Amino acid sequence: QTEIQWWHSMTAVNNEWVTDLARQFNESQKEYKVVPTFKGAYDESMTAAIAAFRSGNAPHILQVFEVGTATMMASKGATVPVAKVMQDAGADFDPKAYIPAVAAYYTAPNGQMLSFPFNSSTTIFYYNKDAFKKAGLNPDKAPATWPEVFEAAKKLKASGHSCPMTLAWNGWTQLESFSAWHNVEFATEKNGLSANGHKARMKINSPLHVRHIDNLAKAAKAGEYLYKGRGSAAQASFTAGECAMIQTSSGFYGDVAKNAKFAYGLAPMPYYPDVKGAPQNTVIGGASLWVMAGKKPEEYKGVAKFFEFLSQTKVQAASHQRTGYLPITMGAYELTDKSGFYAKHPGTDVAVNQMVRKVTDNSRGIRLGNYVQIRTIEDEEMEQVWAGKKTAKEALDAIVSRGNELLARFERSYKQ
Ligand SMILES: O=P(O)(O)OC[C@H](O)CO
Repeated sequence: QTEIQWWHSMTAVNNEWVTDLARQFNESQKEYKVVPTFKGAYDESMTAAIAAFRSGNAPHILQVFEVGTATMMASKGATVPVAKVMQDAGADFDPKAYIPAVAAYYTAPNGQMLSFPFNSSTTIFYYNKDAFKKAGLNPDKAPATWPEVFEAAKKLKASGHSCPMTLAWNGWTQLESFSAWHNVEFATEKNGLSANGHKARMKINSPLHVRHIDNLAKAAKAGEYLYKGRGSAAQASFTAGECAMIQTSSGFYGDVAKNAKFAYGLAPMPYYPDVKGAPQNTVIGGASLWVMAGKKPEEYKGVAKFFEFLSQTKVQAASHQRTGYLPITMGAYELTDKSGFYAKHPGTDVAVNQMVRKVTDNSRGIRLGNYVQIRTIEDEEMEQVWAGKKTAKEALDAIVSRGNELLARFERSYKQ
């Protein structure tokens, strides 16, 4: 039996999900065995894999968050394009089956799909209906705009709720998705997606960005927004019932469905109603699967077989329903719809509806070099704002100048 190592970053219910996928594949045939291993959070597993690649111990498959995509694309020689892996193995694989926003994100300017779309997500809004009821808010109507969110937070606070609102993945939900949703530029060169994407520079200190981060700073000061840490850290405070509203990944749904001991609602991201063109669409997050270089032909065949298994519409539909990650193909969406899943679980189609809209250059997606490090800068600077040590404008200006230094470094080292 040929072993295929798969490094990933899935925890809790999503960890059970990837373990099940590997088990189902292993039981479906005898030649290959996929071995999933949790290697820490997304940024940690990526760093671990780069180090392992240098010492010749990389896994065959690496799950990389969207943030690392431009860096992986530029690491020619460290990875094998998924299109090539599938073609060499004569595998049944149609990149066109994928939702365009998903496929385009993982495709090189020359049209070759570089990584395998796996757990694509987008940002959505979750709220605790029981807490809303207690605060005299309509539990069946989520706040649709930012002014309504701040108003709801005030009422929750007045009703004695200790944490009206929290936010996970601050850079992703409040800067990246926020920009696309309001159809404002996040970075030049079509947010890094143009053929000259390596020349992109950040633009997130616009008046709208400043106004929004300033509003959040005021809510933080009033105890209406509580910062709960980087990445997905804030999510646990929602499922525990501590925080009544959260903005985070659609891939948090499986956790909420299993662990929330209260009535909850899923709703679209809020927007500023005075911004022309809002709401636009949200961008993809989550991760894709990269195939690492330097492995044996037989092993690549196994990788292709596993990806063929994952490409089945029924497998994709089941994954989407279980986790809340997007149905990455139209087929998986249609199968889910036909099964009555969306009707039975209201709100589970919010993520899809936010994504399948006509995109603009501001909303197609965000793909920047050295972005793993830039996300950390965003966290550092916004933490200064939540702590009252910097104004929104100072922090956003600092993100732009510090981020642009890293983007300039990426541009200098970039090889076509
Ligand atoms: O929680 P995930 O897997 O949807 O990932 C969230 C963000 O996209 C990570 O950058």
